[in-house]
Amino acid sequence: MTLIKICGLSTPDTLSAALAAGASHVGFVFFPPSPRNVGFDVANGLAQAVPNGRAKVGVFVDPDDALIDAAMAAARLNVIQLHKTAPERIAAIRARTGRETWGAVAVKTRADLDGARALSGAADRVLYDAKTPPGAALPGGMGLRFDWGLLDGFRHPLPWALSGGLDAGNVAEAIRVTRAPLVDVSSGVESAPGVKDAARILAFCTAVRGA
Ligand SMILES: O=C(O)c1ccccc1NCC(=O)[C@H](O)[C@H](O)COP(=O)(O)O
Repeated sequence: MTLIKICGLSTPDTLSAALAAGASHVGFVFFPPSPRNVGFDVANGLAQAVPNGRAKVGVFVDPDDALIDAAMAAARLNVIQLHKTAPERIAAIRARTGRETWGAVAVKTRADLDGARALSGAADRVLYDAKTPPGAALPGGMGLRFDWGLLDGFRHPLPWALSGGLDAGNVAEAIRVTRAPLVDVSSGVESAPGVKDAARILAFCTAVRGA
């Protein structure tokens, strides 16, 4: 069964839609430039609606310890997802927090997969995400995809997840091509940047189950 992370949730209704549709992981973004950024109070309220057995994932961009601690306290995070964070720092965060920790690897070319090897021993899971353009406001959540064929034959050093430009129309093909054990979506289940859409969330989860 393919696991599903719906990322960038910020309202009770769309969180509820993700849980009802069968998401195994729900993501809360702690990065103020993002249209999906949640404050600690909002994150706290959302987290209370997540039952045991579903993972609450905090998404961060090279965070300091204070931000991680505040977010963990507010949202009782199960997983820490780190973008643009050096492997040594990822390892330190993992050791300090004791939380399951994911390292995002931005992929455009096969050489970018070296970043996954560097996470061996530092993270619990690699999240392959599409590389965003130089100077982009966000390192993820931009609806961009990479060539899934780059993963063909690659020996994954850790458990892994696929993200970047997935939606209800392409996720079954993505799973068929890559055999991803976990898929992660944000823009593909939105009606506008940062605005999650319950119908699209349901369609995405239904497509994953049908894959
Ligand atoms: O989604 C964001 O706004 C975001 C901001 C800063 C760092 C990471 C962010 N998203 C990370 C994710 O896990 C997204 O789900 C992933 O990048 C896929 O996004 P999309 O291509 O929009 O489905």
